[in-house]
Amino acid sequence: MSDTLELEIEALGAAGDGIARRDGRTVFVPATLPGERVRARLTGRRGEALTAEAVAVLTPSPDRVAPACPHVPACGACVLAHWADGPYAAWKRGKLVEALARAGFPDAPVAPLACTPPGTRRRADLALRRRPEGVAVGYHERGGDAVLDLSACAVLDPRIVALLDPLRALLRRLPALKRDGSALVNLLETGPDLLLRTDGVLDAPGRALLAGFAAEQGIPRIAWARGNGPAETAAQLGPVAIRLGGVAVAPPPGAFLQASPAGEAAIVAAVLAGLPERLPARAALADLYAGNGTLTFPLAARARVSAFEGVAESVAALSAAAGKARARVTAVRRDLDRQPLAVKELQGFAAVVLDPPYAGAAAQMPLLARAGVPRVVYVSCNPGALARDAQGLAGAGYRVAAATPVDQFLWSPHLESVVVFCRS
Ligand SMILES: C[S@@+](CC[C@H](N)C(=O)[O-])C[C@H]1O[C@@H](n2cnc3c(N)ncnc32)[C@H](O)[C@@H]1O
Repeated sequence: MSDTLELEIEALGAAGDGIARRDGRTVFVPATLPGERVRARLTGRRGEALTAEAVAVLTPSPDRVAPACPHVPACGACVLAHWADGPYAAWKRGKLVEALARAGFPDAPVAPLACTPPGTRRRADLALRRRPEGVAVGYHERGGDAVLDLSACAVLDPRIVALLDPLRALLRRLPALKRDGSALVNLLETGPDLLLRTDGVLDAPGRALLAGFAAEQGIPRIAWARGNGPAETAAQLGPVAIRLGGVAVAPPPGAFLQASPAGEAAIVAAVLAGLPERLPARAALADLYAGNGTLTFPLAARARVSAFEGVAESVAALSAAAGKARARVTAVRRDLDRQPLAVKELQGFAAVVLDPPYAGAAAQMPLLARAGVPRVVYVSCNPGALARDAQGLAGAGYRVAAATPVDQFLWSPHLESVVVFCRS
């Protein structure tokens, strides 16, 4: 066939695509595995590299498995669901090994991957797209902008999957969704908490529709926002709450939550294990990028905690929960990109825990390295940012005492990790 070529997949790239070579150029081939020989059709370019689509797998890898979801490989969320558990886990762990080596810690002790079971994701940021025949609710298609209308999902908690059809029916009748929007579902202990973002205005009949939907589906709160604007509560039928470290928190609409309970438990356990065994009675800990208190409250069981977070609503939720529970927490609103904690402010903490967003903590890290805090516990959802941010710690004489990769985003190429840096 003139428009196809045979390629040998040598490895997987950072985004989970197979990598082949052709005339000295890299070719990315999605949905393939190392060792496979495939017939492929060139589809375009990615920078200097080419992209191709496998039209036939001529020699399948012995590690190829049947994916647990009918939407693989079209769905952009699960790009590695066709890979057996063992090599998949080794590849993900390897990302952390490689990131730490790049940062200057080639011999870091990296633990095996902490796994999260399918069907337990409690946070879903779903894309919405109105079409002539109805509204598509799901994830973006792999490598494209089209919204894949999900009928099933092996990763999401079944209680979120059960909401998809009712949500579709609701949105069909909601003029506030003109073409594009999103539905962020946080599964709290009080039920699903829904934040709808739409490209049109929510009018009074729309609000009534949302209130009816909340009552019908047992949803205590539905919030709405126009585009990326601020969220407002559109229907509230009861309280919202989730326990974080045993403390009940009422998170704001669309609040950040760790993606699954098992992922959260693995992160919290690794963070707590990273603290000094004995902390003096007056010891203080800092929790940077504290969100709504996922790490703050477990840390507060060990020592006083100063929690810093940029989103005012989260600081308020954290503060209120700490006050009610009489937890040893002071919550402070602070933009740590614009105003990172200064060397002087960092001194006196027995350990600093930080859990920055995907971009990392570029402004804060040099100050942390200079302050000489005895322990830095870095929770990362981006090995690239971690590699950059940790470089300064290597230069300042820190060593890696423990590193735990966590499979928070099952079958995606993304990796969460917790790394404990100590001054030796
Ligand atoms: C990955 S989340 C971690 C939240 C929390 N530690 C947890 O485990 O749930 C990152 C947090 O950083 C906050 N954040 C993002 N940019 C920030 C900034 N420039 N300054 C302070 N906080 C920021 C976000 O609002 C979010 O709560």
